[in-house]
Amino acid sequence: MIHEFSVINFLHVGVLLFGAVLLVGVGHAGGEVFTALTEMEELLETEAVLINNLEGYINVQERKMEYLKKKMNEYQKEHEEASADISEYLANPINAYLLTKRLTSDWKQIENLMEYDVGTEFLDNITNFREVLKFPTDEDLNGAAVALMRLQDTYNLDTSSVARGELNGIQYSTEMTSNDCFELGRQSYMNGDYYHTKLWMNEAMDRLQAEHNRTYYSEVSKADILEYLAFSVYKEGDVATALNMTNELLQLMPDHERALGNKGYYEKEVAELQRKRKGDDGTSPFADISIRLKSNPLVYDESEKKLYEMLCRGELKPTPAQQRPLRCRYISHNNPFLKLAPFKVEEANLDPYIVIFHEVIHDHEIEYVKKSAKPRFKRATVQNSKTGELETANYRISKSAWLKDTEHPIIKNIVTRVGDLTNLNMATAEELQVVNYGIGGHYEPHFDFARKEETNAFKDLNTGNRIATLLFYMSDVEQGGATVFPSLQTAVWPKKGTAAFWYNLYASGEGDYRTRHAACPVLTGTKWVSNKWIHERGQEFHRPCALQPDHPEWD
Ligand SMILES: O=C(O)CCC(=O)C(=O)O
Ligand SMILES: [Fe+2]
Repeated sequence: MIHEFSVINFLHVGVLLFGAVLLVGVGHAGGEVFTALTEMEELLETEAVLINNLEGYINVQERKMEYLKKKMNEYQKEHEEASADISEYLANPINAYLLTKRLTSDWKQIENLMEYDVGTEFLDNITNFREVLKFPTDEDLNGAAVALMRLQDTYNLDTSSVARGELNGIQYSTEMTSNDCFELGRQSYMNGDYYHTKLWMNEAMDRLQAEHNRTYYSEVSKADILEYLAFSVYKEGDVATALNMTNELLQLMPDHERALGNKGYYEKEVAELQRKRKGDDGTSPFADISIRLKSNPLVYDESEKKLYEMLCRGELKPTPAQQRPLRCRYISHNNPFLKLAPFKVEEANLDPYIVIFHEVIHDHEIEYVKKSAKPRFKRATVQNSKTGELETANYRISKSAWLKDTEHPIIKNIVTRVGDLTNLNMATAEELQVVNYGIGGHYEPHFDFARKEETNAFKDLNTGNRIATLLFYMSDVEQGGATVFPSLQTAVWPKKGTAAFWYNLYASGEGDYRTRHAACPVLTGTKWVSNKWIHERGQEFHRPCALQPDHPEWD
């Protein structure tokens, strides 16, 4: 079967090879829906309305068809009767009249009905829905695809398992069709990510084969897939394979214009390479990995990324020697009230000091915090290290909102508890930040404190640097979503009701670079946390310098 490209496909692939400039700037920062799971819930509501509307459209179309069918049967029956004995039939003046009537006013009506588009109001509805319902944008589609690729990399998921709806051995959803895989490949291509383009286009090809064997209708053709595969292997420097794939495409569609053009182009390149090879050491200038790195620059160092991903997968467990000195105990900070109901604390790391408090935020408080944050959610931002301005970034994907202590006694109580837990002064702390991560939502390794060069950070607050972080976990996470500290090789797994706490600064006020940490992508489920960032000012009597690093203030 020769498959025609859809308009979008056509326009897109038309610029694939030579139109790289046009593709630059297809970013995903603008997309908002995919950044948190709460937003996705609204999309299901949108879908329900659309299905209902389509059902209505089909019903009226069917009623129109049924009416026309009924009329046709009536005419047919009458016509057969007439044909049996034409002269006798027409001898009857009533029949003569009825035949005339049928062919004039009746047929006019039929014609009108055939012409009349009964579905228009349903089509109009869709236009109106666009104004009132939440729809994802193209950036959202791209963001969701990027999130899936991130999960695939972080959690070492193999392509065909994901396509089967399986995540880490657990069957979650229905299978993906060849077209679903093709679309993922296409999104990766648009991002200049040829590595994932190849993975997903190959999967699309396998699925297409299987679908054909099952005589399943496929919306994508082998030629479409081959074209993308050829482009991506070319972009990765393998022009010979690109040429083979283009030849295969041309066997299917000998008149394929772009393929014919590209074939000539690839052939020239292959010849050029062969010529060069004869003269020099024979290495292909395209085989250079730097091509891929350039097209997909890494935000941070490869080795940290490796550690980070291993921690996210739970592959790096603390050694017995690391674990031995860590204690679980009750603390009261010599506070007479807390003596009666001390907090349960578990040490996660001694230097720098990281602890986990158990059962420190109640379910009803969590419910309140979530409910008040939801309507205020905005895409979470990061501080530009040069300008100090807040901006969105792909290395932090979540939704967040800020809650003031004064807005409700529940918030006030939570903040007072943070003061009790940490023995630090809350007067200069930032408002409570509530964060929701959707599937693939994450925050790549970062520091919570401002580094020396970030001179503009926290300037307006005038409360000094972020001395410490308290992070409440307000949900369990089905799979993924750990908070990890790559340089400490430590991971904290979210557990509803617990909180992690660490000092970001040495007692001297210097930033402790070992506290660099990250929120691993959520693989399945959703993740809710809230941050209380505690500042230096006001802690002079709470964290005397001499007490570091043994933390006697915690006994
Ligand atoms: O969500 C997490 O686990 C960590 C969040 C975090 O590091 C931050 O918001 O600064
Ligand atoms: Fe952080």
